[in-house]
Amino acid sequence: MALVAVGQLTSTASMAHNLRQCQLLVGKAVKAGAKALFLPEATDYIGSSGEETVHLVKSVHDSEFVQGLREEARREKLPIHVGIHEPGLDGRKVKNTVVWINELGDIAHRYQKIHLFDVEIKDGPVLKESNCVERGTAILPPFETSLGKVASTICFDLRFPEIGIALKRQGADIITYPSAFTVPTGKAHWEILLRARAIETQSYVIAAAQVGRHNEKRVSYGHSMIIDPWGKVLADLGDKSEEPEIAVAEIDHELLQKVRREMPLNRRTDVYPEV
Ligand SMILES: O=C(O)CNC(=O)[C@H](CS)NC(=O)CCC(=O)C(=O)O
Repeated sequence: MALVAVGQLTSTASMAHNLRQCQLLVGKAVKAGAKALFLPEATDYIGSSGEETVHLVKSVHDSEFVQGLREEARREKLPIHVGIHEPGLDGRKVKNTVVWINELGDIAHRYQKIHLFDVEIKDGPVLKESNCVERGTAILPPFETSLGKVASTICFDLRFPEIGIALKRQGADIITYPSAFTVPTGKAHWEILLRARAIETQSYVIAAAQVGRHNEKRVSYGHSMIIDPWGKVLADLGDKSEEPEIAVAEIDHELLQKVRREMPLNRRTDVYPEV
């Protein structure tokens, strides 16, 4: 058994502010006895326009936010999984990535979001992430941690079950969905999609989410969750945004094995293609 923490906050365009919020979350996670802290997509900052998002980006070496979190991880011996922005290849766009900062403070894993959120919903969100973000091109194999094998995806990737299935096939015990869901789509789809990914992959799902008002244009749904391999919601942080908050849950490898043993999901790859 290992206790994990999911952290929820409202990132703004100020990296210094967001780092302070994360330092509070680290303190809470350490106090709770968590063995790792999972933070949302774009925890380093949320800009109010594509131009601002590109303007604010820094490499991990130059980012006071990333360097500050590395320091926290090292001091507290607490691994941190956190969504950030990194410079794109051609300078006109950014990468939307998530990194695993291990207990030594080193970046040991980095995944780049492969599905970008381009939507035009009547009376709902209109967002074109591809205007300022470069698409990733690879699903990364799950990586070994003291909690088990952890796999990364980001936010809108949640809507594509193929990734979860592929990560499960590659040995994932825990699949992460760091997010910044919009309120209307969150109300309609967030929990059901997360629970479906947990149930169909028979894996733990950890989904840290942004919450509340980031700027005059953007509000996020919140409801960071930890879900067990049977689809049970072990933690739900709701939509309060007055202060950054954590929730914790145990990762139980016996339950993981039990669910997989009692209901084997043997895929018919002779009938449909393997992912
Ligand atoms: O803009 C940033 O800096 C960080 N990125 C995000 O917030 C992204 C792209 S706009 N948000 C989502 O993918 C929401 C998906 C969603 O809400 C859904 O699938 O319904």
